[in-house]
Amino acid sequence: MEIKTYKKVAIALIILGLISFYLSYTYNSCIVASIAKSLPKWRRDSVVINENIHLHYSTSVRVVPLLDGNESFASPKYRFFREQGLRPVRQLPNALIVGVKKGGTRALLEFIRVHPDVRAAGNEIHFFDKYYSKGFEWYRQTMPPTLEGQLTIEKTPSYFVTKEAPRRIHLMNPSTKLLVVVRDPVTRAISDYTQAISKKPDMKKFEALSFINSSMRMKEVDTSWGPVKLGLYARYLLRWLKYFPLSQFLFVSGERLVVDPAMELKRVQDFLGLKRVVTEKHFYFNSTKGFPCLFKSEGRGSPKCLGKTKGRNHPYIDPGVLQKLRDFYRPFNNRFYQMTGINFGWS
Ligand SMILES: Nc1ncnc2c1ncn2[C@@H]1O[C@H](COP(=O)(O)OS(=O)(=O)O)[C@@H](OP(=O)(O)O)[C@H]1O
Repeated sequence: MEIKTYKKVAIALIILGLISFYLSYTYNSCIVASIAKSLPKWRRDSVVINENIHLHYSTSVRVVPLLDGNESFASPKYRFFREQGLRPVRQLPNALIVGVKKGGTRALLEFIRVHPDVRAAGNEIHFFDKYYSKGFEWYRQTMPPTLEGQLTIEKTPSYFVTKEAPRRIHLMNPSTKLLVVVRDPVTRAISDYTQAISKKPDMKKFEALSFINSSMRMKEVDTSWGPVKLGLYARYLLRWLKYFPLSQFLFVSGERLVVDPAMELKRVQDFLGLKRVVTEKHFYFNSTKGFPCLFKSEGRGSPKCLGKTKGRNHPYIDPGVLQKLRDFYRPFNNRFYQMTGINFGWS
């Protein structure tokens, strides 16, 4: 009988405890909401400077009740921010992966966005090459929402070879950090060709397209053919250096990104001023794919490799053609090593 009474008292106490917890929680939420109302309005002004460019600037964080349950803010720091009612807002990118096409740009983006202080636009936005006339406000809207302290990043590999891109990016923000993933120009050209032929199977052979008049005897490399031209990294970099100092670039080795992604990610995190969160623990080598994959990716707890279009089998290329291309690129590569101060070891 006595035990029953104790049980009843215990249940009554638990219920009382729950009610008082609920009441105090509701009361505190009201306080946060009223603080939010009394704070100055979040600045969302746009200024037009020229060429229909809308620059967005923001200076404070708006305190509002939490609206969405975006799980990608799940790190303790951002969970705390969310609990404080801080709402993420879209910002123009602080860092851009500007190239190079087929260098490993998707891998870099997927790897760095694992970092809780990084949020990335998933698709290539092509703002600085195709959609610049839409203005900066449009561009900002394509970005993911971020909380204070989080970096916004975008990747569009064609920026590296777009004439106007350096000037336009400089106009957006002269402090933009620029990441360039580079890869041996010969394998990069083959990778580019492999992608092209997968869309257009009746394309001529790589060996024929690499040389002027398709004649091997002329031994003259066709520098007007995209896959070859894009490998002249030194030429493109020259344009960028008119607008940005070398210190604002990080050149990531596409080869090392495959064999030692953690090492490259360490350099990337240091360059972006981030804590070294993405480490070897995040990667495993998937022997079926033949590439490193992530144990966990942004917003997903299961292992993730890049898609089928990344890490394709390349066609067989005549070794003589490969040698001629290597000889052709050597002086350009050496110039690129001098400019960047890095020897990428392409033969
Ligand atoms: N982890 C991992 N998984 C798969 N693929 C990887 C990885 N790291 C680098 N790479 C290399 O990335 C090459 C594609 O480069 P990009 O992503 O820059 O291509 S694109 O310009 O965006 O089309 C792609 O080129 P291909 O091998 O020719 O398909 C890969 O070699």
